[in-house]
Amino acid sequence: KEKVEITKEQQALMKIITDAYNRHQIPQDVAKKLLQDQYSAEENFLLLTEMATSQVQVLVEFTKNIPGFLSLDREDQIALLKGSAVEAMFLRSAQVFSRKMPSGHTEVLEERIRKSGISEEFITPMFNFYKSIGELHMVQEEQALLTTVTILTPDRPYVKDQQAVERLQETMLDVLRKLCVLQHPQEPQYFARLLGRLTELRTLSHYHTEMLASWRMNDHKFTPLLCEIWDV
Ligand SMILES: O=C(NC1CCCCC1)[C@H](C1CCCCC1)n1c(-c2ccc(-c3ccccc3)s2)nc2ccccc21
Repeated sequence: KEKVEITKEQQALMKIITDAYNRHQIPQDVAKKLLQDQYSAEENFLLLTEMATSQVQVLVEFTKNIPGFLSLDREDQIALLKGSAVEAMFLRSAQVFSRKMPSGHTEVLEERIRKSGISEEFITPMFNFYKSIGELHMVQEEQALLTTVTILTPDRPYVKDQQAVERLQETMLDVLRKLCVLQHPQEPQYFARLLGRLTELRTLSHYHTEMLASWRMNDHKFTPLLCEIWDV
């Protein structure tokens, strides 16, 4: 049984990324807002576009703290951000949904999201994903590294130097793998389960344009930034 050990450098890397991840949270807590009131489909759509717009802005700030990211080709940095923004949003939504809340709050939040305006067909896969993320009980370091691994996906559209991105992603995957072994010693397959969620995340994110187009209201308005990110 090989002794898994996180090196000093990997420890430092994990701290930089986790601190940045915790620092770059969107200011306003959307779950609290949703728990306070029942909104119309129009109000919910506006809330989503506001949350998503500020989420993209904090994602850009977060990536600046990923060691090596700013050394990548500048156009590749943009391609990685554009290619991972929707996945990062669903991942963050899943983490918001899975947070420990006073009893009964998660059920209310689920109900509010079910009735928010999203069309029925997407609700089940979305909550299946949220619950599968919740079951992992990730520590914050794992959440930060999983988001980083998602951003550093080499095969995003228009990435030119895939090898450079692959090298960075490998570095992060190595730390994440060791962390999983140390955090979940009884579950040797935990790391594999974690990566399996990224496949589910990519599938869910494929639907995002239809999810927006089918939001139960007319005349969907988007910010310029979201037109860029959401291909709408
Ligand atoms: O505000 C939100 N998410 C923030 C995004 C930025 C990061 C923080 C979370 C929305 C709200 C849903 C209800 C109506 C208002 C918006 N939300 C979702 C999404 C469902 C569908 C989503 C989507 C994304 C892209 C394209 C098409 C559809 S996001 N899941 C949540 C789980 C828990 C708390 C909020 C959650």
